[in-house]
Amino acid sequence: MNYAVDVKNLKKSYKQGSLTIPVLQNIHLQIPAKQFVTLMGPSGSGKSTLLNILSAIETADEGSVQIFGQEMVDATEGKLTRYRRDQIGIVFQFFHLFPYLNAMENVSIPLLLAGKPKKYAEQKSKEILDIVGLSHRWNFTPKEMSGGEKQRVSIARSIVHEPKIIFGDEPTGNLDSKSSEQVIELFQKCVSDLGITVFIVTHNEGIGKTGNSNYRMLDGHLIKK
Ligand SMILES: Nc1ncnc2c1ncn2[C@@H]1O[C@H](COP(=O)(O)OP(=O)(O)OP(=O)(O)O)[C@@H](O)[C@H]1O
Repeated sequence: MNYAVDVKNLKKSYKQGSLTIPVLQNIHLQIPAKQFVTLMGPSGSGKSTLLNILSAIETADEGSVQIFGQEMVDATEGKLTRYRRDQIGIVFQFFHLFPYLNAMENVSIPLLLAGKPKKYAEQKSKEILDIVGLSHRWNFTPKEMSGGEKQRVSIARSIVHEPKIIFGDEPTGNLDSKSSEQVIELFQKCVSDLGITVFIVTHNEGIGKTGNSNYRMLDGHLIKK
């Protein structure tokens, strides 16, 4: 089977002075394409570290990390840059939108960074804002939007360049229950309508039970629930 994510024997530790602190211990993870998968676990158990390695923000110490068949461990910086730019979308807890840009301009950014013409980027951004249910807010800046709307703009920004996979680090952590529900529904739509694989870290027990499969991290060990 070709997996979206295929991780084998992944190990990661951090050095603190003379101490080596193991954070990820022999992780195995296989996520089929076009699935919605959740990861829970106590604070400090290693969830963000795993997500950061999958999104090529951090590097593994040992093991194999294949995303859609491409090996990330020991990949060249050029390959990792193309991977981050073209293949993945990332959604954070605190949105990370540019405060002085409106929704359409925020969503356009990945396309402009990839060298697409401004007119194309703006038209495509408006199409994606329509998909996330915010076409009527295209010219609103972040301070004029609710938390849920801001997160839907950041999801629009994460999918505008048509990535194969979205990684979310507590994407509902800063939202009320109704907005959280809308965000999860939107991720499910990304999977069913757009064929994107979605992998999110959550502290919400209810969300941690949704999707195709659910994992738990405990002291750097990954367990399938
Ligand atoms: N850059 C770093 N240098 C040193 N230690 C780090 C670094 N990043 C993370 N750690 C440590 O690795 C461990 C796991 O951190 P990580 O952020 O992955 O946990 P988490 O499960 O995502 O926690 P939370 O739910 O609080 O976000 C923690 O003990 C943390 O202090």
